[in-house]
This record gives sequence, structure tokens and C-alpha cells, in this order.
Amino acid sequence: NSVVQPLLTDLYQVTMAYAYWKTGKMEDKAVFDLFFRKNPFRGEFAIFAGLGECVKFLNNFRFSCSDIAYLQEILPNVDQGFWEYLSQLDASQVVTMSAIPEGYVVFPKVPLIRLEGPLPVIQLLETTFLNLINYASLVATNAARFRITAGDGVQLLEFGLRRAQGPDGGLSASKYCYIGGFDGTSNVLAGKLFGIPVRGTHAHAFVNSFSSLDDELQVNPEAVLPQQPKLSFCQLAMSWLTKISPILNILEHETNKGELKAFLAYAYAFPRTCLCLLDTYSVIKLNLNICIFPFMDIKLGYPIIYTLDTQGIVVILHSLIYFTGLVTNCWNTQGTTFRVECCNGRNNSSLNFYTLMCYCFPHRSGLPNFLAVALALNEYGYRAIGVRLDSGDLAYLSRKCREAFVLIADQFESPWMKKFTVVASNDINEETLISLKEQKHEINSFGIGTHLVTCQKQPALGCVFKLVEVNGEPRMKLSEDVGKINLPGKKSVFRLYSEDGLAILDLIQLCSEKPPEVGKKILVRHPFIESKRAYVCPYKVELLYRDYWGNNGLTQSFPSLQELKKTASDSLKTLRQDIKRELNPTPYKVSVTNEMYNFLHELWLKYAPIGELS
Ligand SMILES: Nc1ncnc2c1ncn2[C@@H]1O[C@H](COP(=O)(O)OP(=O)(O)OP(=O)(O)O)[C@@H](O)[C@H]1O
Ligand SMILES: O=P(O)(O)OC[C@H]1O[C@H](OP(=O)(O)OP(=O)(O)O)[C@H](O)[C@@H]1O
Ligand SMILES: O=C(O)c1cccnc1
Ligand SMILES: [Mg+2]
Repeated sequence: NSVVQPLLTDLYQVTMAYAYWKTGKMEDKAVFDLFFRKNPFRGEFAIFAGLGECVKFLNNFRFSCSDIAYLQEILPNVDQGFWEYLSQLDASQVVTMSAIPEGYVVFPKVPLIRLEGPLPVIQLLETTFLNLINYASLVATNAARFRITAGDGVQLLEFGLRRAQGPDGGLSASKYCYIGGFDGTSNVLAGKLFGIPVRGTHAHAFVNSFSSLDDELQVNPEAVLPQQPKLSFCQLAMSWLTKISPILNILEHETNKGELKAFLAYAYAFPRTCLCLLDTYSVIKLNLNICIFPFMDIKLGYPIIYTLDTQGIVVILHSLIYFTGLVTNCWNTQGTTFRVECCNGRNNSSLNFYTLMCYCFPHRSGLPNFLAVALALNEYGYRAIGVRLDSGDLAYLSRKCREAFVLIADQFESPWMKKFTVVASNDINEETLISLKEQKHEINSFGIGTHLVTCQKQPALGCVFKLVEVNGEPRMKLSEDVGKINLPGKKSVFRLYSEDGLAILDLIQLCSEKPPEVGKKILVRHPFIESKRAYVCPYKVELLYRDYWGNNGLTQSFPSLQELKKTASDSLKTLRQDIKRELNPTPYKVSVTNEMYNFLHELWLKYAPIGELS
């Protein structure tokens, strides 16, 4: 990413670097920790992401001549020697970096990255590192939460590019949502750059662009067919529509023929992967109960006519009042309710009424149109894929679609139709996913954009970058708020596991301490609350840090996106279910050793001034 370069930083990093240089601190050996203090999304875990980009940044960390020229322009009173120092800076010789592997589940206060090197150099890395880690980890965590909520049985597609925070936000979202548990993206550039599977359907504009049915499409059969269809593709679809209409309880003429043409055109272009967006006009017909309200509309002097749709929602059909003939007709049935859904010519008066309704609201029924096209396509040897729903009650409509698939499949001995994919989109968030599950949806794939990529529930992860040691001396930033105090010194982190493979806790200790041992009981402590302590006898001990950058640059090859995705999924499996649940999750324990506890508290007392009360 060409935007990631040394000047992608805050000015104060450069001014501090100069002041360090000017005061002879450029060889001071510093240790910095990068960590966050609070889990995002009211959850109890995060997924660590963005590390690979930090490594790339270190690899390319050099101020160019034009960078130096620009800095000279904005900082005119700086000594020439500093610019010479900056222009020969290179992270490869002087910086070392240890970190938790990218994709791991991580927790507050645990240093995710530990950087060591000359004070001004590490200082110059702060903003860029935070920028690379914060959004990546936040959006990967968001994706992981959507995955946990949706379950493993559904496909999750990231549809967020159009709503993302600029081009880089969009690309990063696609990349890190994939690591966090999404199956694919609609973002074509992300597919090209990162090898993420790209997927997509079609938009409402495509349906809207067709207004009538003509008969121009000649589909080439998939294989040599035993019997070539006698009708054209459009005629076939129309004949199927005639056959399925009574089964679906609709009138053939009430489906929108522009929409039918759009589906035919899409099927013609993609006979093997035809997936149609059903809700441009209406997914299924309204199951109408037409009533004449026993009141006159005072202004117009006509009765008010209303309908109840299948969900019991009252739709007032004001437009009907203009059909005087109709109103006269129904005036006689004033106050009564009559169903017109099964009116296939059997009841003339209600048929007139209903036909007129169709005239008022003629654009219905994406579902019958799709089924007609799928059945026509089948006659050429192709199987359609399914449908997308992008508005309305997604649980209800998905169930209705599935019912119709099964009904038609049984009727025409086409069992493959039962398995049509239902894709749902439209402003979906974690809560919607939970609710849809409770409502027993029949959705196979969710297309999720806005809430996922903008992380609407929490738009930033508060990773910070703190100095913890200079020339072997621990450093500590104090705060009134205990949660904001950072753990001083150069530290190691171990993850302790129980016999069932689940993580028990993360243990932070000083690098000088002996690592915990398998099968050996150790005392672990809450870093700040004295009374909170426990003994643990780990079944497995994992040193969380790996060396990513040594004195000669990169120390190991970096995993592929696919591997990072697997790491995240495996790491999440080591977390207890109650830690991952959406509502009131249990906090995961982050502990310190007894030695670390004493070290921290002695230093705390040393740094905290004793006040005087008067
Ligand atoms: N069964 C359901 N349970 C809970 N939430 C749902 C369900 N179906 C859809 N939703 C969500 O409800 C919201 C409906 O949005 P909105 O009110 O804009 O409806 P819409 O169908 O898009 O309407 P319009 O067609 O007017 O745009 C969306 O966020 C959608 O994800
Ligand atoms: O709702 P989100 O979670 O952000 O998911 C992405 C949305 O983007 C598209 O809508 P848009 O109205 O932009 O275009 P469309 O014509 O394809 O629906 C799509 O239909 C989704 O509704
Ligand atoms: O392919 C789709 O259906 C899609 C892609 C991006 C946004 N909304 C929908
Ligand atoms: Mg939409």
C-alpha cells in the first residue's frame, strides 16, 4: 500500500524524534508495547489483525529525499544534522519486534506487539503501527462476531465497499473480514489483490431497466438435449408461469413482465449461475382481504377501502375510490370482509375487484417470475442458483420462498429446486442475525455491508502504544483510572490451556522470569486487585510471542490470508462459549505472576507522589 510510508504519522512523532536527537537520546534503547484496554462491541475478545502490514512497513521504513525536503519546509528551525540522521534511518539494523501471531484471539492489557530499538526510531513507528492495527483488528473482530452469531452453516458475504470509509477502508474491510470469518466479498479489487473469493448477484437497477417482455433470447442448451424445447426461452418461461400461477395462488398477469424479462436476460447471460433479486416490485403477492370501511371519506364522499396483507398490515387503497363503478359494486357489501385470493374466475364480482386491485398495484411477484425462469432454464439443461431478498421481513419472505420452492419442486418432480439458495441483505447487523435465527429463517447466505465495514456499533478500537522500558529501566504511565495504568518493563505473555484444549488465561510476566511449566501449579494474580488470585496447573503452555523482525530484518515468512483465516477460526475455538456469547459474556482472565504483581505495585508506589492533606 503506497500510502503506508514514514510520513503517514502525526507531526509530534517527528518533533519528538528531533528533541530526542538534539538531547543525545538517539541511542537510548527503548521498549514499547502496543495493546488495547477494552474489548470492542461490548464483547470479551478481539481478533488481532494488521501485523503483516506492520512488518511490510518496517521493511520499507525509509524517509525519501522528498520526505526530508517536505519536513525541512514545515520544520525550518531544525538542525541539518537531524535531517542527515533521518535520511539514513532504516529499521532493519536497529529494531526488533515480537508479537502475538496475527489472527489470534487477544484480550485487553496484553501487549500484542513489543518493539525494541533506539528511542527516536520506535517513537516514529507509533502512529503508523496503531493505524495499521486498530481498524484491521476491529473489523476482523466484528466479522468474527457476525460469524459466531450466524453460525457455521450459512455463507457470509461482505458487501460493504460502497459504504466503507474511503477506498482504503473498503479494501481493508474486505481483507480483514475474510480473516475474521467471512466467505467472500463483492469487492473485485480485493479479490484481485488478496485472492479473496468474489461473489455477487444483481441490483434493482437491472430489473428496473427492463419494462416489457419481448422474445429475443435464444439460449444455447448446456448439453445435447434428448429433446430440444419447442418454445423460445421467453415462451417457455411464460408457459411455466401459467402452470405455476394457480399453484402459487396468483394471477398470471399480476407478475411484472419487465421483471420477468430482466430475470430471463440475467439467466441468458449467466445460465449456470442465475441468481435473481426478487424484491424490486414485490417478492410474493399480497394475500389480500379487501374490506370496505363502513365510513365515508368525508372529503370525497366515498367509502374508504383497505386491505390487510399477509402480515396483518393495513394498507389503505385510496386510489380505488376513483373507480366509481367498483365502489358502487362493493357498496352493497359494505362492512363485510371477503377474501379474494382464490378468485380464479369463480366469483365474478370479487374477480373484478381483484383484477382492478392488480391494475392499481400491477407490479408483483418476483418469486413466480424467478421460478418460471428457473423451470425454463432447466429445459435447456441449466440449474438456477437461487434468489436474493433485499427488503421486507427477511425471515418471513425467506420461509415463503422456501415453501414455494418445495411446493413447485414436488409438483413438477424437480427436487433440486428445494435447495435454491436464498441470499438476504439490507442493513443487517448482529441483532438482526440473532432475531432472524429465532424466527427460523430459510436464508443460506447473508450479504452484509454498512454495519460490518463501518463497525457502526463501535467505530474504533483504542489500541495504544506505550513506553515500558528505557535502557533497562522500567517506565510506567500513571492514571487516576486503574484500567489505564500500563504494565511496566519488558514482558512475556503465555497462554495457559486446560486438558480440553480451552484457554484458561493469559499470563503476563517479566522476561527475566522462568516460563510457566506444564503440570506445575503456579499462582496467578489480577494485576490490580490484591484479593483476586488463584492457582493454575496448566495442561499446555504457549508462549504467545513470535519474533517477526530481528536485527537483520524479517525473521520468518508471513502466512497467507487463507492461513490467517484458519488461525483466527482455530484460535476462536479455544475460547469458552460463554466468553463469546453476545449478551453479557464472561470476561477472559488476563493475569500476572506474583513477581510481576510485586514489581508493578512497588513501581507504582515509587512513581505515585504522596499528597499532603490540609
Ligand atoms: N424478520 C426480521 N426480523 C428482524 N429484523 C428484520 C427482519 N427482516 C428484516 N429485518 C431488518 O429490518 C430492517 C428493515 O429496514 P427498513 O425499515 O428500511 O425496511 P425495508 O424493507 O428495507 O423497507 P423499504 O422497502 O421501504 O426500503 C433492516 O435492517 C432489516 O435487516
Ligand atoms: O445494507 P448493507 O448491509 O449496507 O448491504 C449492502 C446493500 O447495498 C446494496 O443496496 P443498494 O441500495 O446500494 O443497491 P441495490 O440496488 O443493489 O439494492 C444491497 O442491496 C444491500 O442492501
Ligand atoms: O452482489 C450483490 O448482490 C451486492 C453487492 C454489493 C452490494 N450489494 C449487493
Ligand atoms: Mg439494497
